[in-house]
Amino acid sequence: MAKAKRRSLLPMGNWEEFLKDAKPEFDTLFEMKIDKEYGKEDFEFIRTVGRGAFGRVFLVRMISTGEYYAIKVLDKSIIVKTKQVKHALNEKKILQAINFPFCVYLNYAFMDNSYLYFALPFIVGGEMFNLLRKLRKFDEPLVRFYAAQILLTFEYLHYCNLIFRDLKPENILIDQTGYLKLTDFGFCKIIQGRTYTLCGTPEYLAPEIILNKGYGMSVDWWTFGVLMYEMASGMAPFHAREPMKIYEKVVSGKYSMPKHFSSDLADLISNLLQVDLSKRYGNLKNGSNDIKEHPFYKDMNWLSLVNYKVQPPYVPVVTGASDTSNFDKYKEVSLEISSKDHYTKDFEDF
Ligand SMILES: Nc1ncnc2c1ncn2[C@@H]1O[C@H](COP(=O)(O)OP(=O)(O)OP(=O)(O)O)[C@@H](O)[C@H]1O
Repeated sequence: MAKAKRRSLLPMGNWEEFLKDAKPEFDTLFEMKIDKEYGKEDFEFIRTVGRGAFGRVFLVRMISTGEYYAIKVLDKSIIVKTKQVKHALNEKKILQAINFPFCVYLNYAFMDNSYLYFALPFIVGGEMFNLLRKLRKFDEPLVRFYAAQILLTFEYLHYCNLIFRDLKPENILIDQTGYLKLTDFGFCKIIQGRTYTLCGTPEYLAPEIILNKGYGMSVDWWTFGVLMYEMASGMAPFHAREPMKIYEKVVSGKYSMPKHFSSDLADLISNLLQVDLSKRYGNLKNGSNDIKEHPFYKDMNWLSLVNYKVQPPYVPVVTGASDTSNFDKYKEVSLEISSKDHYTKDFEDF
């Protein structure tokens, strides 16, 4: 895929106009012509920085330019066997189309007989998950700063009719400045109306997904509440060893609010973790404004935030653009490429 030119998003003075401007024309973007194809041989694979259900993510260097990227490699045979072809194609289309300060995007995509490859900007500060593990929990200014970026990102995605469906600290990366980038759009979907697929991560599943009722954007606001709770306490509000036990707790809506949460934080979370959709913040007639205008956010300047003008409370230690010290270590494997493509039909729209 050709490297798409990206308009500069800064500076911006009006949020509504910004949203309108940043909304992709999905139909035309999906037809974007490829004027130069890249392949695996154009990159030097340096090391694994992440692993997921369908493949791994590598730090790579583009040989011609010396630029670093993260390449997500998905195994076609696993995607087909687990019936995730649609999700993989969606992921590519959405990553290619979105354009938001707090999201990763697609630089290049290509495939060979065995794998799909997504080249993304390499986000050097690592996963929020690792930072949370290290600090055990975040203090409230950090919770406020991180959650605010996720809120704006969801506002943008929902404005584009996209539902994210897989929020969790593992899918949130921290860049060298301390700002966030949401990654893993594997479950992200364009929706009009309701959808039914059971997907996400057990601790973060909204009750309406578990109850198989058909759901919409409301599920993202539920996960937003779960994330705020987990950032502030170090634990998800609904946890158990067995997923079934987690689901029972989620649909009951019962969890305990840690005593150290400020009353503003506790109040906001309790309005997000509402099983009753007619009470859940984000899902009411004022949409995300109920969150933005909540006392927990009384001092937040939302436009400054999206313009990177708010000082991050935490800045990762990074030695350079290819520093992998903020990532876990993984056993390396070599990518075996089959001499025959058994899945030509499945991925003809890639
Ligand atoms: N752009 C990036 N820069 C740096 N690291 C990244 C990037 N994208 C992903 N990673 C790392 O790779 C990990 C796995 O990526 P991702 O979640 O997209 O894969 P996945 O196969 O969809 O995973 P899962 O099975 O958990 O859904 C991330 O948690 C992160 O640590």
